[in-house]
Formats: sequence, C-alpha cells, structure tokens
Amino acid sequence: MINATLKELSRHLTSGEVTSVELATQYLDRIKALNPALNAFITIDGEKTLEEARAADAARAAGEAGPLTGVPLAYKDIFCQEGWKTSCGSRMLDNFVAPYSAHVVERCRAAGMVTLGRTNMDEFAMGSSNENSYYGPVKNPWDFNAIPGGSSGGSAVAVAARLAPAALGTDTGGSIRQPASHCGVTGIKPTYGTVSRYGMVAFASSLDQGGPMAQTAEDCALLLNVIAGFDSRDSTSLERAPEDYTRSLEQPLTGLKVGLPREYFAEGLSEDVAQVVQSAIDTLRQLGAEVVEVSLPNTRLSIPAYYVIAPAEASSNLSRYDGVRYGHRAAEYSDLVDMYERTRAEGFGDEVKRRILVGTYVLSHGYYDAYYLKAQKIRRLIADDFRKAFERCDVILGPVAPTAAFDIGQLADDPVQMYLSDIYTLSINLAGLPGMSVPAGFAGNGRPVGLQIVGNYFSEAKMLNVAHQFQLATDWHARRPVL
Ligand SMILES: NC(=O)C[C@H](N)C(=O)O
Repeated sequence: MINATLKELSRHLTSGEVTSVELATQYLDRIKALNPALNAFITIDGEKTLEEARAADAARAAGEAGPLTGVPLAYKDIFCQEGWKTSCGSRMLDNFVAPYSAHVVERCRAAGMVTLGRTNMDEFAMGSSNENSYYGPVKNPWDFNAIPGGSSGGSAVAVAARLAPAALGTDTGGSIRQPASHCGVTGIKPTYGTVSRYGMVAFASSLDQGGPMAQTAEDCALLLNVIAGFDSRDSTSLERAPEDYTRSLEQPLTGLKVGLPREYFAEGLSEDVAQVVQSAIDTLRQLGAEVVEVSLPNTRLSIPAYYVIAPAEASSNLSRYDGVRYGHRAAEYSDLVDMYERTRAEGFGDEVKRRILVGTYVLSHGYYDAYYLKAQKIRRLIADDFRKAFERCDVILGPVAPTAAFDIGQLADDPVQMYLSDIYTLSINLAGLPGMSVPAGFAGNGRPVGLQIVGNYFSEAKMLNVAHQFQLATDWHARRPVL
C-alpha cells in the first residue's frame, strides 16, 4: 500500500480494501522508522492524524466520501494549519502554533484528506539545498550524502521515501521543481494566482506559489483540482472558472510543438543532466512531438533580477517578526530597540539575514532605481522572451537544474554558487508561468534527474498531459530508493 499512488489509494479506500485509519497507521509507522535518518518532517502528531483518519472513515461510512477522502497528505511547514506548529523552518516561528489554516489546507481538509505531518524546509523557503533549516538538513533518500534540493526538500523526500503519497510545496524560484528533480518525484508550480497564498507564510509575494508534489502527473492533477481556485483573501488570486486538471491527461501527443531554448542547453549544463534531458526529448518525439528551437535570451539575467526582487520583498515581508506579536522574543533586553535587535539576531539564520540585508539595501534611497527598478524592467524582458517563444511552441522543455543533487556541505559556504543552481527555474517565476519537474532518469552517480516542462499561462492541463503521456511510456517515476 505504501507505494500506491493517490489514484490507487482512492480506489482501495472506495473498495473497502483498506480504511483510512489503517492507511494512516502504515504511513505513521514508516515515518517513525525512517524520519530520524531522513529528517523530512519537522512535526508529526499521530493522535491528530488518526483523529482525522477516523473522521474520514466515518464520512465514508455515511456515504459522504469524495475521491480523496481518507487519503493522507503532508504539508510543507510554510502553510498555516490550525492547531499545528507552523515554523517555516525558522527558530523565529519555533513556538508558533497557527490559529487558522491556509486556503489550501482548508481545501484539502474539506476534501477529506488526512494530515500526516509538517515537512522540513529551508528557513522561510530561502535555499536550494534544505541546509538552511533551523531543524537541520534533510537527507536525500537516494544517497544520504546528497542534498534533497530546496526549499521544499522535506516534501520531496516524504514522497520519494514513501513517507507520504503526496505533499504540498511552494515555489518562489524553483522550490517545488528543483527538489522534485533531485528526489525523483513529480511536482508542479501553477501559474501565479492559481493557488491562493492565504495562510502561506510570505517570502516574496509576487513570486510565491503553492503546488502539489506526488509520484505521478496524474496525482498532481488530482491534487491541483483540490487546491486551485479563487480566494478573496489573497488579492492576487485569479477569478477564473474552475478547471478539471485531469481533463487532457489521455490526449495523444501527436503534433505537439515542443520548444527547446538554446540558452538552456549551453555552457554550465552538466553532461549527465544534458543526456537525461535529451533522451526524454527523444521519447516525446517518438510519442509524436515535434521539436523546434526557441530562444530565451535574457535567461542569464534572471539570477541577478530574482536575487534583487525576492530579497526586496522578503525584507518587507519579514519585518513583521519583531518579537511583539508572535514568534520568538529575546529573553533579555534593555529597551524596545534592543528587543527588536536581539529577537531578530537570534531568530533568523544566516541566509535569511543575508537576504534581509540585500533587500533593505536595494530598496534604500539612492539605490532603488539602480537595483530594484532595473530588476523589474528585466522581469518584463524575461516575460517577453517567453511570450515570443510560445508563439512557436506549446510547451518548453529543458533541465530543472544544471547538475544532479550536490553533496551536503558542498556549496554551503558559497551562496552565489548556490544561487546559480536556480538558473533554469527562476525566470519561470519572474514571468509568472507554470512549470513542472518530471522524473526522467539518473546521473552517473545514481542521483535522480528531472525534466522541466514549462507551459504558457493557464496551460497546466496541457503540461500534465505531456507529463502523463511521458510517464505512460517510461517508468522513471515509479523507481524508488532502497531504504
Ligand atoms: N524559494 C525558492 O523557490 C528557492 C530559491 N532557491 C530561493 O532560495 O529563493
């Protein structure tokens, strides 16, 4: 049962082959056995989980079950969940129990899904390796020396190690796609505005977007059906008619136009990742896709633009952690300013402090035009690159990251090198486009490699169709680490 997809679990629950309580117990036992080594979860609470599972079984007995009632799910520790500690991977929120639930959590609970726990992450979602968590690094189940990717590393590992059949993550500059790629799971970051940010701890609000991580594209579609949709409590939530994201899964790919950006296959891409991506493209070609070359000339500017805009927004968003209202407060201080200073010095880790400093600097008088305004102009150019590219193709394919997962500690002292690993993911967030990662093979060292699929605005159903057809023709998504 532990290896089943959401789709299969739904069937097993419907047929009565398993109850939600039995299922939750199996996952909780596995979490208990493996989490001490993997560190994928920050919080588990078996009693609460079983209570939700019992309620799901009761709903089913009363004939009130939906397709995902009783199916378990893990949440990145960034989504507020009433009654659960919501730490965002930070000492600052180590004592914070959310008094309300995020929109996506409300949606999943209303669908009858059962909470397995809260997954580890880089502090305030800042990082690409999960080494920035106050709760310690997460281990990649394929190789305990490897990083799992970040910042949704705990969610990716939970799915890869079968500690959960699916998990929710967030993606500001690659945080769903890059850990999905490094752990061999499927993840999708929807078009900006598709999933409500209400109750999601804010990092860079113009880029943050929640999304599903699971074994298959089909499962991601099922989960997206649950979490997507308008919510008036998020001012950037889009008012659109509800969609069924599974509607195109079975369509053949004949005639699909696939764009390969020249800039994604150039210098900096490792040989083994290039090979995996190339063979995935060959598979899609055999399935009827037609390949065209496209150009995204401003790709290289995405790193400086993102690392101005994201810290700028973060410096503003994180100003709320002042020790007054909630979260950490220094134990000793002499006056109010001293309290602010000590609280923030103690509560935030190095990477968060670095970004607050950068963000404050680029927004400060005299530097605003030189950095922030310029970055916003680059953002427009990047979106224009994609607009032109999508005149010639239906989806864009490429790598998710330049290399497979690197070793724990390898880039820990080199933030700029760490930022460079986001080169293929950042521009998608800057443009607000949907992007996904699909397991496509392994690097020479046995670590997983994902294929990135980028779609035009609101083309999630098409992307999921491409991913699903790819998964019908390959079995990379079904491989699992030996644990
Ligand atoms: N949050 C993200 O999407 C990850 C990105 N590497 C960052 O540190 O900002």
